[in-house]
Amino acid sequence: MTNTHKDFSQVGLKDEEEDFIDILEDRRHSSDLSFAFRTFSPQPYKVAPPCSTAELNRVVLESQFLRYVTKEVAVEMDLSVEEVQEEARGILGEMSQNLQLGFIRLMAYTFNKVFKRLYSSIFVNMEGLNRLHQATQENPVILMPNHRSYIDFLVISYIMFLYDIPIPVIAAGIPLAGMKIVGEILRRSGAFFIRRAIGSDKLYWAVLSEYVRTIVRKGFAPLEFFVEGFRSRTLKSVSPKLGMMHMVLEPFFKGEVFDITLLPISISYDRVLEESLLAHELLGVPKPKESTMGLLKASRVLSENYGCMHVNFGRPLSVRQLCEGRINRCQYNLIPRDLPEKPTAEAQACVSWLAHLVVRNQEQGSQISPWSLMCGLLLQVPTRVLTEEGFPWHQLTEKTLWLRKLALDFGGRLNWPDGVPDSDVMSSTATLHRGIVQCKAGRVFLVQQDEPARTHPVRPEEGVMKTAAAALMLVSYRNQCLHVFVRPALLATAMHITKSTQRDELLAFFSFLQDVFSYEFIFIPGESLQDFEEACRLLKKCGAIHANQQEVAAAQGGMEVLSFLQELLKPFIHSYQLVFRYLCEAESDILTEKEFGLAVRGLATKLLLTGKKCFHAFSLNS
Ligand SMILES: CCCCCCCCCCCCCCCC(=O)SCCNC(=O)CCNC(=O)[C@H](O)C(C)(C)COP(=O)(O)OP(=O)(O)OC[C@H]1O[C@@H](n2cnc3c(N)ncnc32)[C@H](O)[C@@H]1OP(=O)(O)O
Ligand SMILES: O=C(CO)COP(=O)(O)O
Repeated sequence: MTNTHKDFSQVGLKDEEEDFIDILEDRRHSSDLSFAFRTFSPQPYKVAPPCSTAELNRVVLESQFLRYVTKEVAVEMDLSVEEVQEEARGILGEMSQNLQLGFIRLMAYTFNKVFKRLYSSIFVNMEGLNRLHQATQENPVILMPNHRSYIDFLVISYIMFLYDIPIPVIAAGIPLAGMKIVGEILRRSGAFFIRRAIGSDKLYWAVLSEYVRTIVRKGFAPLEFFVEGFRSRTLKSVSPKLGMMHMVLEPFFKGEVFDITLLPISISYDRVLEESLLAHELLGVPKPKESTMGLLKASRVLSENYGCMHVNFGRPLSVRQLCEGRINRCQYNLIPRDLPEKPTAEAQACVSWLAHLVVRNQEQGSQISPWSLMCGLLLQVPTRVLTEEGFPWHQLTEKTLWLRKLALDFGGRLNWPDGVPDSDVMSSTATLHRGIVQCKAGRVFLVQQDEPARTHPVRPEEGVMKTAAAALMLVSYRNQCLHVFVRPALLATAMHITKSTQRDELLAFFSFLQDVFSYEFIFIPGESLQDFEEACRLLKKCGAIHANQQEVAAAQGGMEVLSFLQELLKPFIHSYQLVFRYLCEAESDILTEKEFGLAVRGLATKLLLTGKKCFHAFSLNS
């Protein structure tokens, strides 16, 4: 764990393709019970002994930091110190995990059965696991997966159990704690529960941050959290949340631990379990409340096939190496470590940079399915053709193979099975997604979706909404491959709009587009020039442009690539224009984020009903 870190931070993340193995293969030939009762003997973290739940909670409550904040809150709220301490104890009781191996075994038994039913394969990169194995013994490890499905945290703990790696404790949204029986099972399987919007609750922030820091300092188990903060409804990466990231890094900033290892994990699904629910949420159907009853009702998903899943454990990132030259840790020596303090601008920038770097690593480690490429192409076909006439299958095949080559040229990791004829890959992909597209007489049609659970009488606009749901699923699956194309697409758009061939002018416009779309796509702060250079390199590599130190120009024969890329970005530009138009015309100058989201969705629905196909506007991150 030395040189690899340095290289990784500098070159921005690329590593060699690694081999994946299907971990379900052996599980299918052995009993669920023997799996659940297998010997579990992870190598412990070499610096510190294991730590019980009671001990962890005691250390948090007795910390100098919490004592100090408790006194402050008591004065501010005109309460006694004992009363505030009691409240802090209550918060910790609501929050704390109670990991027990017996419950992990119970979950192992259950999910061994569930996974074998849902998935044909779960592919894992063993080299990544070996690196993680090593890392857990050396430094506190933070597992940072992307978040697309409830399956994410289940599969990671399952893999840890299977390969004798310490089971992580996981930050979970508080609604999961409220599920009868299940909430407690999750707590005993390692979940610690955090409130969603903490706002200005000083005592809550203090308990949570001390709890997280103590887990990191003690390092007895990996800490897992979803830096995106929720399941991405659009299947596109979400801008990282910084609260927990900051808490996790603080012990390093303050010199309380020598180093911390961040481990990006990319989980890619052929078919996402919640695909239809997520599309309907984008259209404004409220998310069903997390409940045990809801979970039991959802068990019908077990009868369907969700294809394969890839879990790619990325390269461990050494915070110590990455922060070199970015943060002056001496400043932390000037104030007592146990006193609360506002993070400096330098620390905030460093936290944000690291969080973006991790999400970018997650993107680069994700596997792109043939379906994602097909969706990218189908979305460039007018919706009317897809719903009424159908799009010729042979043309879709031809174009998908063309796009596969482009994605590979751009460095994407493709999950395209070897040794299977391309036509078979395409048709089995379409079969897996027959809830979204159907092939009839050599043409592909968009299927019209039913709402997952109808709770109201049939509305006149339902037909339009059904098509929109299917189209939104195409959009979401297309989004899974966007990170591969987005930089070249920004450059293609800059070339098209500015009509310039001057490198400086193109760079300026490229940077402007990056600013506009900074919540839509993941760009590492301060790396605009590197992104531009990368876009030039990739477009040059595939023969779409000529570029030298002064000029960038379209190459003869480059138009097919350039116009595909422009078309890819167009729906985002149109959707943003729609939003800007709304803002210009809005009666109120001040809108909350929620009001704004509702208003834009309302406007997009109105446009949909008048026949304008603006379903992309439902699928914005921001
Ligand atoms: C074998 C098989 C086994 C199977 C075994 C199964 C295992 C089964 C386990 C289940 C496990 C489930 C797992 C579910 C998965 C999720 O539930 S994902 C959702 C939960 N996780 C997360 O959200 C993590 C990421 N989120 C964050 O980091 C967020 O920042 C937080 C910490 C939640 C806070 O969110 P927030 O309140 O929205 O706050 P945020 O926007 O970050 O900041 C708000 C303000 O507070 C300020 N602030 C930040 N930090 C502080 C601070 N320390 N003090 C004071 N103010 C602060 C900020 O500066 C900001 O100020 P402004 O800039 O607005 O002025
Ligand atoms: O993240 C969650 C648990 O996985 C729950 O929150 P969301 O439903 O907003 O994703």
